[in-house]
Amino acid sequence: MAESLQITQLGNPALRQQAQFVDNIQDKRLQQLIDALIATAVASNGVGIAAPQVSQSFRLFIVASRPNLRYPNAPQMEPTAMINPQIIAHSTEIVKGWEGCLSVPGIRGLVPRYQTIEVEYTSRNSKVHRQVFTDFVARIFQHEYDHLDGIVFLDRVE
Ligand SMILES: O=C(O)C[C@@H](Cc1ccccc1)[C@H](O)SCc1ccccc1
Ligand SMILES: [Zn+2]
Repeated sequence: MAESLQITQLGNPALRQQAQFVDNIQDKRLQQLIDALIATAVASNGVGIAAPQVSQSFRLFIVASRPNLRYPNAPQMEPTAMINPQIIAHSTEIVKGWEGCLSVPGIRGLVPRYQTIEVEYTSRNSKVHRQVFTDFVARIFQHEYDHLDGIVFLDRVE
């Protein structure tokens, strides 16, 4: 298991960067970053983590949904690296839900998110995926996707 990395906290400008498109997924250093991100999410008990949260300005995040106190029927997922992700379509329906952030410890907020999203991303084996996510997994995706544009959940709390 790769070692986990230090998480960038709110206030560090690295968290507010516009992350860059990944153009060589098979690059050894990128694959090592993916392993380190997974290790960091697992070590932090997270359900997701984005590269800017370890000060790496790449359009890459991990989604690792699992049942938890606030979302007991969340699906149990293998931690999945999503590279150059895009939101292709979304529901008109918007749902408010509790969120936290590994970069904003100790604060929870009620955040509006699309209930359903259609996404496209490339996985670590360079395969392009197009999927529909709903509920908690859709929430995690939108939370992590925001990190790629320097947005944190507090910016969306109403
Ligand atoms: O900072 C992060 O990106 C990890 C976030 C992911 C998250 C996304 C959507 C809703 C809640 C959290 C969390 O801090 S991971 C910790 C956690 C786990 C389960 C439920 C809430 C928070
Ligand atoms: Zn976060």
